[in-house]
Amino acid sequence: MTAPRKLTIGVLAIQGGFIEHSHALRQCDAVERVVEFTNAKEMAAQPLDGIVLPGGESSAMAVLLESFDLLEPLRAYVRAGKAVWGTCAGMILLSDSIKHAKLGGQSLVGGLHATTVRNAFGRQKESFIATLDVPDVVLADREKPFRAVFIRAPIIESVGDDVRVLARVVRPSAPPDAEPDIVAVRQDRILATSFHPELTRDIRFHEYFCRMVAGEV
Ligand SMILES: NC(=O)CC[C@H](N)C(=O)O
Repeated sequence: MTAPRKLTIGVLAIQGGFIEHSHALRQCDAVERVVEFTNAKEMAAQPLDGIVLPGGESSAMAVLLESFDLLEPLRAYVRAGKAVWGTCAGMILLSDSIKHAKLGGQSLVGGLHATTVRNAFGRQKESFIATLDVPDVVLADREKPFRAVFIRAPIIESVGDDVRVLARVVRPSAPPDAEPDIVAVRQDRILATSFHPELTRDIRFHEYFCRMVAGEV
């Protein structure tokens, strides 16, 4: 049996939590190399098996993506069906439509058939940690709870028929009869999470992304 090919994963490194993503990816057995890129030339310097768009501030990232000529290359990458994972601000960037955009609007990469609501849980101080039920994702150490960090996080309000919901959460302050909100989805080769798996010492979501990139899930 031949060993599975090792992956080269790109991480958008213009703003936000890219260092933490790179660190988590480097711990994944399937990853050969992590390439942090800040412009189109760096992004194109070697073939990237998958790309991570980190959390941060989506409106700031949108401005920087335009000034660093990255918006079109990223749109083309997603359109080509290559693997991409957006966390928090990255999930906002990947969405086809958003609510509560910055005044005057903000550019999106798009591709994910979803409407995403920015800052849906309130302000920074309403950030929280919750245990998620993600049986499709967490294949190792199944009995270990998956703890997710939500920082001024978005939620997905509605999804297209081709989008699979991977996780929902009930916000801590929600009334007892509240419907859980969608916080992780998968659409073909697009993965989006409104929380931050790079901030906990648990790489199981990163391992899932690697399996998605490798075409195993
Ligand atoms: N932690 C995050 O990525 C927060 C996202 C931020 N509220 C935004 O709109 O971009």
